[in-house]
This record gives sequence, structure tokens and C-alpha cells, in this order.
Amino acid sequence: MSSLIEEAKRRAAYRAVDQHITYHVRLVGIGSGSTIGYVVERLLQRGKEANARIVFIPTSFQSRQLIVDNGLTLGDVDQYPELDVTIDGADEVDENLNAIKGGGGCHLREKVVAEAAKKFIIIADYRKNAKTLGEKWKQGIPIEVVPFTYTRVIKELKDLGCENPTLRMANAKAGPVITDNGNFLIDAHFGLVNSPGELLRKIKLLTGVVEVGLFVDVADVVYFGNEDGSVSEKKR
Ligand SMILES: O=C[C@H](O)[C@H](O)[C@H](O)COP(=O)(O)O
Repeated sequence: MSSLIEEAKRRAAYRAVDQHITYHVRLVGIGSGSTIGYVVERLLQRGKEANARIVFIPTSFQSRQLIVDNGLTLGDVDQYPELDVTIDGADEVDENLNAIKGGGGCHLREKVVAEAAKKFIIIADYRKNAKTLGEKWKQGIPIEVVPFTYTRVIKELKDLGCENPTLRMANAKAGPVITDNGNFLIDAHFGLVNSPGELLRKIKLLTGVVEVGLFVDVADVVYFGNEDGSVSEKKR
């Protein structure tokens, strides 16, 4: 990954921490993916004392490891159903702050932890900044499904106009990717998504679908790290 992209992720993450993890914040959701690592990096720079009063809620196995390995206090969303702030990455964000998430297959828990927070902040590099969803992210909308339903869901997605729904296959294992929740993932290509709310509702109604990687009307603020080293902010 180019250092320009990594630097863009880092700047967006640092800005989000500096602006939103303020003195009175006690419960913080920690997203998943590569960008979120820079959030933890920034938190650690603030020193032990600043983090000691905060409980961190993970959104995946990876995010849980990140919290534990860096000596932060771990909680879970079943103990804390209402959080102050959640910060997370995204695969693409449109001009209305709707997002595609789940490139790493974590979108079920990510959505729960995002919706639990009073403020949901997305951090991303410039490659993810789009006018319309589907413009830049070409890997489809991630959909978590109960394993035995996947051929049914694939058929129903085709009936909804999906171009090429594909069962996500693992790289270092034979067979499909298994999510943290023991489910399968389907990546569903719908081209440009002009009405993400409508599409989300249609997919979510398919029997066997556990969660869809469309985050509609959830984000409050998005920070994009730009190529020139600046950070842009979009607010709802
Ligand atoms: O399932 C994964 C998550 O939705 C990630 O937040 C998303 O894929 C972005 O990841 P990254 O920061 O690595 O681009």
C-alpha cells in the first residue's frame, strides 16, 4: 500500500480522535479494518491516563485484538448498549454520508456498534470519497447470510437486479469466508446505487440475510484524508 494512502488514513484517524474523543467521553466503539489502526495509534499517543477512563467496544475479532493488545479496557455492546462515540472505516462513502462497509466482513457487528453510538464517525482515505455508492467500490455490497440459505439469497438477489452475486471465497482456506458470527458472505453488484435506503430495505427482507453492508443515515461526520495531506470533513 502506498505511503500516500497510509498517510491519508492516518490523518483522517488522528483528526477524528482529536475532535471526538474528548474529556467527557467514556464509551467508545472501535471499528474494523486497516484505517482503524491509526485511531488506536493516536489514542496511545495521548498516554495511559487519558485512556484509563474509557471502555472500548469492539466491532470484530480483529478490533477486539487491537484493543486488548494495546492495553485498552475492553467492553462489549451487550454490556453497554449505548455508547458516546464510534469511529470506523468504510469502503466507500457517498455525498449524503451513506456508506458501503463489510469489505472485511465485519459489517454486522459494526452496524450494531455504530447505531449504539450517539455519534458515528467514519474515517477514510480519498479513494473512498464518492458522489454515489458503487462509483469507486467495485467489489459489490457485502451481505452476511446464514450458510444454508446462500443459493436462495443469490437467486433472490438476481431477481432484484443484481448483476453477479458471488459467494466470497477464502484465500488461505479452501471454501467460503466464514464471518465472526459463523455465516457466509455474498458480494452483490448493483452498479451505481442511487437509492441506498430502498436497496437496503429490499435486501434485508430476503430470508436468510443477517445484515447488509449498506449504512444509510447512520454516519454523523466523515473525515477523508486527501492526497495533498489535508483532511476534509463532511457533516450530516
Ligand atoms: O468489514 C470491514 C469494515 O467495514 C472496514 O471498516 C472497511 O472494509 C474499511 O476497511 P479499511 O480501513 O481497511 O479500508
